[in-house]
Amino acid sequence: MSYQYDLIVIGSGPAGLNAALEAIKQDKRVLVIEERGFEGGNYLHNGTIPSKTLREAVLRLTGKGSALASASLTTQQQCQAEKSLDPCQEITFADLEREVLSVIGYQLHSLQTNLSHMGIDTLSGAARFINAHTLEVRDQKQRRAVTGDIILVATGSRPRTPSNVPIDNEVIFESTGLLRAGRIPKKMIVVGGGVIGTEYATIFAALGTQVQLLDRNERPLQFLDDEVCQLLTEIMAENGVEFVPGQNITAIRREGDEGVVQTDTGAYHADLVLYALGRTANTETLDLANANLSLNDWGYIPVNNLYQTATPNIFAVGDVIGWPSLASTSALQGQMAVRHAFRIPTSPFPELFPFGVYTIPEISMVGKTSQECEAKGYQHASGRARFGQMPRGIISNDLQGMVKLNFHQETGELLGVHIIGTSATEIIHTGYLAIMGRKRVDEFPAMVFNTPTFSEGYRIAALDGMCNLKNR
Ligand SMILES: Cc1cc2nc3c(=O)[nH]c(=O)nc-3n(C[C@H](O)[C@H](O)[C@H](O)COP(=O)(O)OP(=O)(O)OC[C@H]3O[C@@H](n4cnc5c(N)ncnc54)[C@H](O)[C@@H]3O)c2cc1C
Ligand SMILES: NC(=O)c1ccc[n+]([C@@H]2O[C@H](COP(=O)([O-])OP(=O)(O)OC[C@H]3O[C@@H](n4cnc5c(N)ncnc54)[C@H](O)[C@@H]3O)[C@@H](O)[C@H]2O)c1
Repeated sequence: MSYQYDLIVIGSGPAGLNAALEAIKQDKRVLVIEERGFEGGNYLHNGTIPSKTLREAVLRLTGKGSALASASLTTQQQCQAEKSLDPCQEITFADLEREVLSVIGYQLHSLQTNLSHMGIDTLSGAARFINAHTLEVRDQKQRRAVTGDIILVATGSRPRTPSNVPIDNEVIFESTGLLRAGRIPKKMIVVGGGVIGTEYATIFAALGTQVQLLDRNERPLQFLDDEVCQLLTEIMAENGVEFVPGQNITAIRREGDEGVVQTDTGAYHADLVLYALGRTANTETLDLANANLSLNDWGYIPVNNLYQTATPNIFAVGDVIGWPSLASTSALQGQMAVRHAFRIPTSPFPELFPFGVYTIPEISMVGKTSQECEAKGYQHASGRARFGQMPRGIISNDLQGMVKLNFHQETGELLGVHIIGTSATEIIHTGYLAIMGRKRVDEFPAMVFNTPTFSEGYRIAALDGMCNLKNR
């Protein structure tokens, strides 16, 4: 049977585009279908890139580039920190939006140029399965059928919006609508202390918004190391984010220009509510049953460790298959799925990978937290370096940050690295490589680190921890 394409990719986020790039490197005929009309996925238009650009713009325009700076500068000094701004002129949503749109525009242009240079065909419209090898693509004008040998589903996700939450993107928002809010609220309630909720809570607080962050749990970001989470919660409180634990949400409603979040302990009022309780996979319009596919109990497409679905020529990657739902992991999954599909030898997806949380201050982690080490019964110890102990921290005015190393108390093998503070998401990769290479904590002090850098935290934390090492 001959098909029009060797590979058809549905969805042009990081998962789909990396799959397409890998296939073109293997000399395959590739088509990418995107319903939005322009490529890049939620990653470029609603998620990773706009939220990180917004954060960067806020840090720059307010002068709150470090945790300490935010505590010590007056608002006028913060305005003056950005020389291009009149010190008396307030930062507006339009200032932030301009930066976001400019970064999106630049990246979109560069990826569209790449796609066409590399000979990847693109088709605009929503795809649905007719059968396992045929898709119908609909746009406003027409319906077309296309056939492919391998089909890769990379349709991503969207904010979870239950019908009893009156999201209007005027007062009560989800994370996509928030990017077009048009105003900086005076008071904001964020429902959900996951990654989206906590990142946006700290970003808006840096703009001067009074923020209450509600979660049913006792702490935000459950997966963080306890000490890092404690430090984050303290810094957030200093910066205008009140974390309200143990909140079971019973209703959300709009009353005039206010949003009201009702929990079983009280009612919270604000001029903007962000609802951030998870995401839903984009599968409804795919007609998966026509390709003999169904969803698992959580609404994701089930795949094996090759990213192959129950129908052998169909693969799925990225947010549509569920955890970990990151742009970083989705991109690698896309590349790997294509290699598996075309039977190119490939190593398995790494068991270990870093997480970056772009709160203010930022956080990154790889490997085991202290509480995981305890739960698993590991004999472990920790070493810490506070940014205030490091010349780089003092120069950059970030004294509060911390590098924490968890390691096996007898062998010294590094088990986890947890960093909070400036550049955490960058310097984590040293720790990632060290854990992958099964390095011991006592190897860091024998290395030369550039100075002054935040990476020196590895050396200082190792020296701190080594007194707890049993077989020194
Ligand atoms: C606010 C926010 C911040 C984030 N920050 C980070 C971060 O800092 N780091 C990180 O690693 N991850 C981050 N993420 C997660 C990251 O954005 C996602 O994991 C990533 O976008 C998933 O990529 P994907 O390719 O699976 O899907 P997506 O990027 O969601 O792209 C899927 C594409 O498929 C298209 N599509 C859907 N259905 C069809 C159809 N039937 N036919 C044709 N096209 C279709 C959609 O229009 C979309 O363009 C963030 C997410 C959010 C919401
Ligand atoms: N930096 C990053 O990598 C990044 C940034 C943003 C988003 N993302 C991705 O986006 C996805 C979605 O994130 P999210 O933050 O919306 O969802 P989430 O599922 O990560 O967090 C939801 C939070 O809401 C709380 N919660 C759930 N039900 C509740 C209830 N009834 N009442 C009160 N609290 C409740 C949970 O305890 C949790 O803390 C994640 O998978 C994440 O990987 C990643």
